[in-house]
Order: sequence, then structure tokens, then C-alpha cells
Amino acid sequence: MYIKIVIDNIGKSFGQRLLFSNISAEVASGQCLAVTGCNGSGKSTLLKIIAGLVRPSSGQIRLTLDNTPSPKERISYTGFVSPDMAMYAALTGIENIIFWTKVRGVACSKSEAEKLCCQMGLGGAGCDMVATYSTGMRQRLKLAVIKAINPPVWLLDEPSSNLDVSGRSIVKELIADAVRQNAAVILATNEVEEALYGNSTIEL
Ligand SMILES: Nc1ncnc2c1ncn2[C@@H]1O[C@H](COP(=O)(O)OP(=O)(O)OP(=O)(O)O)[C@@H](O)[C@H]1O
Repeated sequence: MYIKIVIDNIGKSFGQRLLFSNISAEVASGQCLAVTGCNGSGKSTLLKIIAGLVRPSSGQIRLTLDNTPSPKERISYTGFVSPDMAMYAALTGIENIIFWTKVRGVACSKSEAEKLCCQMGLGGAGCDMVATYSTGMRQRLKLAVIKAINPPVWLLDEPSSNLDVSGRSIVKELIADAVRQNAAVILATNEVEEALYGNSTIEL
């Protein structure tokens, strides 16, 4: 699937407070757009606008597709990794991957989920309840879920938060792999090095 996301003159205010205005950019399949800016500049808000979770105050997000998607494809456009997201604490890591892929209409067997846990550095902890996970392990699980869903559009809000050096290199490889597989990746980050993964950058 080819997809192009056009961020067209987007602005956002909360009440009287203008967060940003006149933001325009494009990102297509096989590209990565980095969104940078200081704390509170609106990076997460912009990603939520792109995901359709927050309404912009001005402008619009346009999607260009090479075909008319089926209803199943339509719900699977975007995958979102965000600090605001939570995994089910009473399920194991593997059960979370199976649950979230099922919600998104993507098949994922237990052995595939196990493999993803290993790839994300969770090892045998995939069989443990998420309630027992550290914050870094929860972050790795979110990465495993988006990889399992493998959507055409990846929205990554601070994907390296709470991750150690090995976790950060997993994120780097994950983004490179998604772009190689023709996903459109939008990455919000405070990390200078991570922002360089983008083919283009928006600074808020
Ligand atoms: N629903 C909301 N109502 C009012 N203000 C909000 C709302 N959501 C976000 N904000 C405000 O908008 C500003 C931008 O928040 P946002 O989380 O988008 O910034 P950010 O650039 O991602 O920050 P950080 O780098 O700290 O994660 C913050 O001041 C926040 O308090």
C-alpha cells in the first residue's frame, strides 16, 4: 500500500493559548518525518492530530492512497506508540500482543508474539504479567505491539523513553526496518541523534 500524509497548515490552540500554527509537511511510504521541539511545544499533540485523536484548530490532515482501502485496512492505517498508552497489566506481554493485534484485525500466533518479545529484548519476560514489568520493559512491549501490527503509518511519540542503550538501538533498527518495508514513520523526539532518523524534520 502506498500512502502519503499531508500536514496542511495545521494549527492548535487550547483555549486562549496558541500552541503552534501554520505547520505543513508531507511524509509518504518509505519515509520518516521527525517532529522536534522543546518540552511542551506540542509534539505529542501534533501526532494525536495526525492520528485523528485530537481536532486541529486550523488546517487539515490529508491522506492520499493508491487504492480504496477495505474497512479492515482502514482501521489499520496507523499504529501509535505513546507515553499515554498503557498495556493491560493483568495480561502477560505475549497476551497483550495477541490482544492488540486481534483488535486491529492482524493475525499473530503465540510463537510469533514470543519471537517479537525476544526481538525487543524482553526475552522470557513475555510470559510474565505486565504488572511486574519495569517502565523500560513496558516501552519495549509497546514497540513489540506496533511491530506485530506493522501498520502503513507508524506514529512514534518518544519511542526511546525509559530505554537503555540496547533499547535505543532496537528503536533505531525498528524505524529503519519499518521505512525499508515502506511504512510512513512520524517520529516525535527530544533526542538530537534520534531526530536524524528523519528524511525531513518539523521543528515546533
Ligand atoms: N487537552 C489539553 N488541554 C489543555 N492543554 C493541553 C492539552 N493537551 C496538551 N496540552 C498542553 O499543550 C502543551 C503541549 O503538550 P504536548 O504534550 O503536545 O507537548 P510535547 O512537545 O509533546 O511535550 P514533551 O516534550 O514534554 O513531551 C502542554 O503545555 C500541555 O499542557
